[in-house]
Amino acid sequence: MDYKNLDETGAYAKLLSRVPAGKPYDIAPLLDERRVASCLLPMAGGLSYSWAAKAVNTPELELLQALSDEQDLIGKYRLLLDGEIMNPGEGRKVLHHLLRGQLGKPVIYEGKDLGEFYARELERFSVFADLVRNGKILGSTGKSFEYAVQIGIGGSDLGPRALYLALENWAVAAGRKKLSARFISNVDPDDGAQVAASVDLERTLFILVSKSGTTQETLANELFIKGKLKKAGLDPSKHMVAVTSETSPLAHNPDYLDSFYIDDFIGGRYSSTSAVGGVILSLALGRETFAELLEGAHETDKSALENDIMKNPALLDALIGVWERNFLGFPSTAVLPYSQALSRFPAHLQQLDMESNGKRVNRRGEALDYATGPVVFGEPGTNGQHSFYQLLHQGTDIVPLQFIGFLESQLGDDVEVDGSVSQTKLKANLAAQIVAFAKGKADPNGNKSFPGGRPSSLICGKKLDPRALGALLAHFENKVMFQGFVWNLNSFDQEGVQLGKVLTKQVLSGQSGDSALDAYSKLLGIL
Ligand SMILES: O=P(O)(O)OC[C@H]1O[C@](O)(CO)[C@@H](O)[C@@H]1O
Repeated sequence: MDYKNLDETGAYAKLLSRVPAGKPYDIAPLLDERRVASCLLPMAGGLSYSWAAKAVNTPELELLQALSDEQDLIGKYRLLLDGEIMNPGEGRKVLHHLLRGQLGKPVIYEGKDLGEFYARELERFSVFADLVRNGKILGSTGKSFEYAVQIGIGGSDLGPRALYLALENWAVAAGRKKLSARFISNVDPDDGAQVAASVDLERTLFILVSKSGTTQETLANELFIKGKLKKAGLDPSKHMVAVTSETSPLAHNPDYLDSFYIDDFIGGRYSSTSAVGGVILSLALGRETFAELLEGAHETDKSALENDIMKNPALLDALIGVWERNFLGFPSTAVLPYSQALSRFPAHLQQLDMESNGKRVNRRGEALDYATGPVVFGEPGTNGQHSFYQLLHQGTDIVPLQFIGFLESQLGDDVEVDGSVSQTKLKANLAAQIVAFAKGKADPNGNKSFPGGRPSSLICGKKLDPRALGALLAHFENKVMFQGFVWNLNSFDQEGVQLGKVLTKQVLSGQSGDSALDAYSKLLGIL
């Protein structure tokens, strides 16, 4: 396989020549009824992807297709599916797609079929979840479990938390919610203390999640919670399961009620569809809920194999993102779900994108001369409208926007005020924002004028259900993967998190050897 930097491709110079000189790409004249109807791609899970309000047109799209072909993005995706080493920094395969179904060759590692291994673990934790939900597995005082609390951080927290919140109401409406989930992530002791105080420990099952089994925050929180369980007269080994990799120090420990496994080929931020997300979702919302989520993700993974960018929403989204980042020069992007259930989804995408593509060297470690992953942030609408949208509408930076919306609410519990129900108001706000951002509004008073030309995409569906959520999750995973391929990055390691960890250890050992570190330690009352 040929791995080229973006600026070594033939399409790169041609795309540069498409950038309007000295003025923004004006999208206002583009956006009409015909364009909204035609710039729409069906996605898996009953979703669709609208790119009508993007600053891109046929000539750029043809060049983006050429870029995709030249970088062989689909070929690289196929290699990944077939179990090639796609994380060269750590010499690892990248197998999160295999968690939701087989699309490539069987992946055999050290004599083990990894597809079978993941399926076996899925079945094991699904059965476990059934037994807990049916009251067949009880706590140490013989009471059934009502709470599931995940202890983990980063990928062992953000994705699972975002998915749980996204489906909690849906599962209530579907009669599938049995346990309430909580999450402890921060090493800030107030996090663990607050969560512990909000549950009935006798009826709580803790899920300790750490792929590496060495993460400082998670291990500290484990001991914190075990101390609380013991103090309450409970046996921690009957109140805690582990999710980790088989090679981690946490593996095969009889002190846990049970243990479920992933391996080094499932990256933390890509682990939501493994036991990392599956155990808590299956416990709280039922195994069928998690199975439907996996189906939505698998369907998306399949659609991402299509070469034609006009038939592959994740690929198109990725390439438009590259056009915006490298050619139009936009440094950030906002994820704006018009769905309160997706309140933590932007935080998950932040890790997914920024930990994957926040890199300044290529996969061979050579410095790059072009921009890579954007800064990602976001909040649900309409809340964000009353917060940072001011800058988005009238600030000096153009921030491409990724809207998400649904026709129906999850609970269907609504109120009519001034002639419309709240769900309709929510959607009206969404439609209004897309057009306001794209077209703006001229006004002789500069303070009141809106420049427009602020591009956005929209992913929409009927209702946020497990299948739609799985499709949404996998869409962004695949988008980030394709962008990493375009930029010639290794999207699957995260060396940038290491230095801080090393210095923290030095501070805690009292041997920093650095006067600035000592000074800050004194300021913070450590020394
Ligand atoms: O699951 P673990 O091994 O505890 O890691 C948690 C998180 O820490 C990181 O390694 C970053 O520090 C993330 O990539 C990962 O998701």
